[in-house]
Amino acid sequence: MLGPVFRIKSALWQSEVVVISDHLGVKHIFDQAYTYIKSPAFQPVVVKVVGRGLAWAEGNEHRFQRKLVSPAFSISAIKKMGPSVMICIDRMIQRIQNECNDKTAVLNMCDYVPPHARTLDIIGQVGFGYDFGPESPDGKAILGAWQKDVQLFSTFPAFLAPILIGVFPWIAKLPIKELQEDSTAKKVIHRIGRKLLQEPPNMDGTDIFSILVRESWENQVKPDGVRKLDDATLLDNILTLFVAGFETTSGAIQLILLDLAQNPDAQAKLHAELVTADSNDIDVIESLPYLDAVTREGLRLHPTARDTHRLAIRDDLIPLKKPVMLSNGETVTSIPVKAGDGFIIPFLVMNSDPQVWGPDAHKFVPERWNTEGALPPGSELPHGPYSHISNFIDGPRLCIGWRLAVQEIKLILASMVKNFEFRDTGVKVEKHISPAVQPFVDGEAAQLPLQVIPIH
Ligand code: HEM
Repeated sequence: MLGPVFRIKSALWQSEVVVISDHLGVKHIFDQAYTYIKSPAFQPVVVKVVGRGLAWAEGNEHRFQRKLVSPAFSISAIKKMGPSVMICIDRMIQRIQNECNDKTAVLNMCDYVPPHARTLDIIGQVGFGYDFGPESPDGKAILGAWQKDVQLFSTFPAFLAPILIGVFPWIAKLPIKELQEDSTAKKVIHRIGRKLLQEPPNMDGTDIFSILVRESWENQVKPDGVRKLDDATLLDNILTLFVAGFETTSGAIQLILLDLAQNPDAQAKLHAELVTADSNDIDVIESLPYLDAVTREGLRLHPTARDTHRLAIRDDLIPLKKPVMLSNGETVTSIPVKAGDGFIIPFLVMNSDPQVWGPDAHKFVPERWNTEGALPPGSELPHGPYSHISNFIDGPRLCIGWRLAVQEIKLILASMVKNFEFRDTGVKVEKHISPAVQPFVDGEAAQLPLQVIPIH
């Protein structure tokens, strides 16, 4: 056990980095988002994959974009997206029912769990206010493009690339086709987005695209006014939301379904809660206590963005919750930082450190969230917008889509567990990154075979 702050040597000849999971220290890093930035070495690659949207921007450019994009993720905006999400979920339930044909079937649930399923229903509705439809050429183009890009992420060169770019930042600028070409998903989303931008704006649209178009106008109402976000930045943000929200959310739902299949008592308890609730009322579903506990516990065990990295651009002092002993034997309660120091923040460690969460830290125990005294005091736990879960980070760069993610996870799990029983098939399912953490079987990504039993 190395403790919550330690230094490691990076691969090849890179300088050492500090791995930090001390909650107070991590909060300080995230709160000082413009002192601890993402590594500039990766910026050229980020631009190729998601463009110059929120995930790329730093400093004042980030403040500016964040202010314009935030209205699409306010509590009321997410609430208004709920009914479209529910329509898509009903279609998903129907598809699973058709597949089962009233009988028990073993299905690869990755083919059904949105948003990363065979259809782009939720992405289309919530992202663009657009029904791609199962056979639409645009929907197929986005999905095909994304699957092609995802395959690239899981290759050995993709694993090596960040290490090499970290050592030799100029590699990202070499005239190599793969490094210089925009990702396929970027090309396709820009093409579809430009087509939508030609159409008259939807002044009542509750989808992210319509809200961003409205926000991008001066005074928000003048279709012919000066744009605050130019078309390219607006489309880069749509692409960023697609890439950042797509695999992370579906990976979390898939892995929580596996937890439920492997913990039949928890699944039965959730089912019992769901059958007595009004399943047409989104607010009722979202506030169900056991569903909330299952969601928190699943997210705790499966941070699908596994970690993040930061680079200090000025000297600083990071306060620590727990003192650490330096190699010279000195005990300190804060660590001095020099400009150029690098940090890794491992969410899984923060969410499952047995010294914080107790001896059952690695087990799926939803009860810990709603049993009096089962959780350690809040001051001992990670910080974040979905309390005590580190997955969405904190501070000015916290995940802008966290409410949408939690809403989707709850609504999808609720419909699934109400309509079907899920059983483990005994097949060994592993968790790997590609590009978010997701289920693998025998080295193949997006595999979650579960026995599905329709409930009448
Ligand atoms: C379970 C699901 C999700 C997880 C675990 C997750 C996790 C994260 C994390 C860790 C970050 C910070 C990355 C960093 O700065 O190093 C982040 C940022 C971001 N996320 Fe999410 N995310 C999820 C869902 C979503 C959804 C649904 C959307 C939008 C539709 C979204 C959009 C974004 C954006 C735009 C950023 C960049 C924010 C900024 O830098 O200001 N995420 N997310």
